[in-house]
Amino acid sequence: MDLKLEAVTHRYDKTVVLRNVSLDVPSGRITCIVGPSGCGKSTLLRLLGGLEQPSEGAVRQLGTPPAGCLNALTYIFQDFALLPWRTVAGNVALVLEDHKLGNIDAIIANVLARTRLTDFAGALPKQLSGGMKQRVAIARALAVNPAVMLMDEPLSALDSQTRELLMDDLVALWTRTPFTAVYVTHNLAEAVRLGHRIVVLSRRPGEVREIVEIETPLEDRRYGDAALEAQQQHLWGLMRDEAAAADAELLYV
Ligand SMILES: Nc1ncnc2c1ncn2[C@@H]1O[C@H](COP(=O)(O)OP(=O)(O)OP(=O)(O)O)[C@@H](O)[C@H]1O
Repeated sequence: MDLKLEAVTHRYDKTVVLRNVSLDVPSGRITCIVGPSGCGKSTLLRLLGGLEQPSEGAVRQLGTPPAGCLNALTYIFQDFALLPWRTVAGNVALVLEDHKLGNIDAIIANVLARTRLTDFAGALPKQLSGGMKQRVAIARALAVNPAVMLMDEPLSALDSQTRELLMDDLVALWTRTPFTAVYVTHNLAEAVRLGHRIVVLSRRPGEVREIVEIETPLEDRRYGDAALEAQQQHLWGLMRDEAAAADAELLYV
C-alpha cells in the first residue's frame, strides 16, 4: 500500500505548520523526513497515520494492505511505549490479543526471531537496555504485519553505538523482508543509512525543500562511507541556515 499527500496544509489555530506538502510514500521503501526543529515532521506523521485530518489537501491510501495485516498504519515511538509489567513476549502479544487468531504463538516466535529477541522472550522491560527495548517495540510493530510503519525518531533516545547497532538491525530486517516505513529523524546520518528517499522540509511552515533519492542498496551502505558522507553534507547544506534560524526562533518563544 502506498501513501500519498496531496497539497496538504495544516494549521493549529492561526499557526501554519505545514504548507502545500505533496509527497508519495511508495511501498517497500523507507522514506525519511528531515528538517529543522518544529518544522512539522511529527505532524506530518500524524497526518499520514490518520490521527489528525489536514486543514487543507488530502492524505490518500493507495492499494490494499498486505495479507494478514492487523493494523495498516503502525507507529514506533522514541520512548518504546512498553508495558513494564509484561514480558517481551507479553508486550508483543498485546497487539494480537484483540484479534481472533489461532497462531499467536507462531507470530510472536517469528517476530522475536526476526529481531533477535528469542532468548529474551521472558524478560521484563526493566531488564533490557534501551536498544533491546526498541527492538521489542519494532517486533511488536512487525507482529501486526503493517502496511506502513510510521517511525518517529525511533533511535534518538539511544546512545550512538546502540544507534549504529539498531541501524544495522533495521537494514538486515529490511533486506530479508522489505517493509514500508516513514522515518522521521533529526539525524542526517540515520537518514542516509536508512532512507531510499529523503524528504527535506523547510523550517515552519514546513514545505518540501528537496527530495533526495539514494540508489545505493541499504546493505551496501557502510558506517563512514564517503558517498554517504557527501549525501549527508548535501542535506546539511540544505538545512543549515534554516536549522540555525529555527533554533534562534525557539529562544524567543
Ligand atoms: N497539537 C498541537 N497543538 C498546537 N500546536 C502544535 C500541536 N502539535 C504541534 N504543534 C506545533 O506545531 C509545530 C510543529 O510541531 P512538530 O512536533 O510536528 O514538529 P517537528 O518537526 O516534529 O519538531 P521537532 O523536530 O522539534 O521534533 C511546532 O511549532 C509545535 O509547537
